[in-house]
Amino acid sequence: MLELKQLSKSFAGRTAVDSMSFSLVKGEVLGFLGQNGAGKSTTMRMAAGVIEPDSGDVIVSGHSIVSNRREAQRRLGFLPEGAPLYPDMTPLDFLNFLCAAHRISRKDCRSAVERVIADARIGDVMSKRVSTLSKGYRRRVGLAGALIHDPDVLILDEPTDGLDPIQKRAVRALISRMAKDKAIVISTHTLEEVPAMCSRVIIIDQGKLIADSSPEEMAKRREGGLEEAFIDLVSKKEAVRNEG
Ligand SMILES: Nc1ncnc2c1ncn2[C@@H]1O[C@H](COP(=O)(O)OP(=O)(O)OP(=O)(O)O)[C@@H](O)[C@H]1O
Repeated sequence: MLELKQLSKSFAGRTAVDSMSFSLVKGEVLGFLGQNGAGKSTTMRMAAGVIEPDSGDVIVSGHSIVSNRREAQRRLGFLPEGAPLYPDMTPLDFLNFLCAAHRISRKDCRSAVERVIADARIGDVMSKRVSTLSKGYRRRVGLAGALIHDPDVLILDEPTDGLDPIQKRAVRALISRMAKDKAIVISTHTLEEVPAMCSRVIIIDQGKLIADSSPEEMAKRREGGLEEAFIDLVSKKEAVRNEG
């Protein structure tokens, strides 16, 4: 459903993502992990067609994000970091706007909006202006927007960031419910939530993939579980860099 093929990106001559390749099949939920600045958001933004790669490609349900972006994006939902939204719109305006952008008919739009209101639990803020919403609610409206066209592939950049514990749990449950029909990529710094949500973990460092396994296998690498395994892998890379 999702294939990243040797994706690379530099900013002002500095490599952010370095020949990143992996693929996901339907039913997989990938925890995409890395330190601050490792290249997670840049990879996700390229995969979602928001920024162009310097080289490489992304295939979404058979469509190239580089040469056929429109078709690829029809099958992909993206929640960017911070979920930028239009501040003067209400969540209802925003979701209706996205329906029009995805060319969803009026009748189907109504049921799609009802579905995502329930999924993202935003029924009580539908007529408030986005600029007046709390961070957690804005995030949930962003998530509703990513789901509106029921895409095959979901790319969620820190979906639980800013949510209270009850909403975090609700989003994790939603992701688990959706998992069987989709391929889902989630970045997070909250490693405790990875085993509950993800069937696979990729760790990246300086734009390069350094580990790819199940959360259980990853956790077995070190006493102390996933967090210790993550710190161990990333610090070893740092030590090698410092020696060089
Ligand atoms: N628009 C940009 N212009 C210049 N440099 C950028 C831009 N976007 C990202 N970078 C750089 O690319 C590198 C990777 O950044 P990226 O945001 O992808 O990391 P990240 O893993 O998502 O980090 P975080 O966990 O802090 O969100 C960093 O060095 C960052 O400064």
